[in-house]
Amino acid sequence: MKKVGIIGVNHVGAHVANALLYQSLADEIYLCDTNTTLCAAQANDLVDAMSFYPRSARIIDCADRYEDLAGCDVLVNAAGHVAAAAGNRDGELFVTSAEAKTFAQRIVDAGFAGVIVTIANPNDVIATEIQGLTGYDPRKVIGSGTTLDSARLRHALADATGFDQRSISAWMLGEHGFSEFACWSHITFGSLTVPEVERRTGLTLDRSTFETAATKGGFVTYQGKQCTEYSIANSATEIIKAVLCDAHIITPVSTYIDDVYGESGVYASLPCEVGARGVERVLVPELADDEVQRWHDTCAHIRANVEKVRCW
Ligand SMILES: NC(=O)c1ccc[n+]([C@@H]2O[C@H](COP(=O)([O-])OP(=O)(O)OC[C@H]3O[C@@H](n4cnc5c(N)ncnc54)[C@H](O)[C@@H]3O)[C@@H](O)[C@H]2O)c1
Repeated sequence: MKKVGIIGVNHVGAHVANALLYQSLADEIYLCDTNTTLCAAQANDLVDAMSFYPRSARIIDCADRYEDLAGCDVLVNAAGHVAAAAGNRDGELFVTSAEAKTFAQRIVDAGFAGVIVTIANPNDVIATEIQGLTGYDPRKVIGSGTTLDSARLRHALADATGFDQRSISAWMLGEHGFSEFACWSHITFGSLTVPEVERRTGLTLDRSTFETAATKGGFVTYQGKQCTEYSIANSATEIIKAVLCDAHIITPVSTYIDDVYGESGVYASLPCEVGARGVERVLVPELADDEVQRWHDTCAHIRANVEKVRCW
């Protein structure tokens, strides 16, 4: 019996529920939102759709009762106010950090013992905050981090080269935000390196062009529909699936940083092995010198934001 709870069920949270149902990943999905009318409506809409998913699941409308989420295997945090992040994810800092405070202690007191996948922005700050407020094992609090940004990087590289996104291994690291960077030294197309692909295709792949596409791609979507939903819901579902199925996939997620190139004490994205216990291992790549500098810069940006809201 797999149980997933979702806090915040507007664009992102509801699409996570839909993705979970399409992939038959959960037997019970608990929806929770301070907008209790919305929460009831989303629950009703999902139950109306139940005949069309591969198999049935129970949808439980928890309204604003976080305690009802205590028995879940995975809790997803999609509580936010996305309009505040319209031009910069840091714009949501004081909103989402306050929202996390409304539920963190309540889920601890209710006895929640599963894994948290937090999506709300600024992602690394909120992941750091939730781990700090709950005191949970850092491996059990995962930020969706640069999972989606890495998919955006692959999208841009696929467009340029014609290779399928799934044949490209290319990751954004650090902050889910403007200070993130492409781990250019480790990109492969199948088993081919960037210089090999450039020689074979005659293309010159300009790193900054692709970094910009990965970092700002979400705002392209946002401008047209005032949210992103399919891409984040599917990338978060990949992380949730890895936990529920103990899949041990390697993907970049925001995780607690403990002496990585001298940085500690905040969440940031690195390649991680994700399984039933959350982040099973952090797999630190051997970064090029310029990437190490970018790593320090991105951690400094996240740390500065954490200090603005720290109360744990
Ligand atoms: N990490 C990523 O890659 C990524 C991508 C897209 C969106 N996001 C973030 O995900 C969050 C949700 O996005 P959205 O478009 O659905 O936002 P939204 O503003 O449309 O909806 C947020 C929902 O959260 C609810 N909520 C607010 N405070 C709550 C609380 N304390 N408890 C329960 N529910 C609460 C609101 O009532 C609302 O229904 C935002 O922070 C957004 O920036 C992250």
